[in-house]
Amino acid sequence: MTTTLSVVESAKRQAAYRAVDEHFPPHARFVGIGSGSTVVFVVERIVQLGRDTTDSITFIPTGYQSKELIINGGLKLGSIDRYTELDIAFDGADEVDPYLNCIKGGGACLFQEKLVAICAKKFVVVADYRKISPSLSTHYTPGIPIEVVPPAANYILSRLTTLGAVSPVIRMGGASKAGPCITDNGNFIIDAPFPDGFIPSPSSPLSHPHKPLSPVEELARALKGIVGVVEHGIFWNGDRKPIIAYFGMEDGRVELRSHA
Ligand SMILES: O=C(CO)[C@H](O)[C@H](O)COP(=O)(O)O
Repeated sequence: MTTTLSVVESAKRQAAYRAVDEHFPPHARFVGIGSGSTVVFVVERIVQLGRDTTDSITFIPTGYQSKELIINGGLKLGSIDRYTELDIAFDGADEVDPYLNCIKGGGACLFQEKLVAICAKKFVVVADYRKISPSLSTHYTPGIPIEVVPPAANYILSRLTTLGAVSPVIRMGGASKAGPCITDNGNFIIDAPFPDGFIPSPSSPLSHPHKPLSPVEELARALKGIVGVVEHGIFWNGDRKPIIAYFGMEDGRVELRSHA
């Protein structure tokens, strides 16, 4: 049976296939698999590599969805609490700025996604053209996802407002869940819009004491400093941003952005 993919789905697939084709390590032992709809095509491509390639590899998920993808693809499942040195991790993104700072967490998996990304030697992002952004937090309108310990949620909402967030909210679980969305770690997600965005500039080398912080860096550090914040969805130089991002475009091309 043939299926016709929409332009967006086809863009996701193009990006994912090319990223796997160009970055899947020939002798990989541990590979991180992110979350979301684009990563589905990453796993599809990895499965196509064949069992001769994949049987010797352990795949590390970033949450329930990617665990199911790995199992359903017939791949060997591992866990980040057991294996912390990965050859590579592939993941999607909600927004990517020109310096490859990303917003992630639209699927509420940001904590485990960040953990897997920082444990990987290489972190590769796959996305469609809608994720390309001149300034973080301007394209992905729900705002920056932040995983929080539930009893601290109201305190954190008020702290976010003082940091400039406009009407941050606790994410709800949707039609089939009364009340908040609960993460794979038993926490809440707060979505914090900063609609003016963050003028991109290269993050300062972390060892450089005199260079002023970039706006992205400043916010990332401030969020991390709030009691009750488990992790935020800004992936930047201070924890992990991708070495390269693959964007499937509307016209079928794939655009690459990598670190300068
Ligand atoms: O961060 C994520 C989940 O927490 C996803 O990677 C992000 O939301 C992108 O998803 P998609 O590939 O469906 O656009």
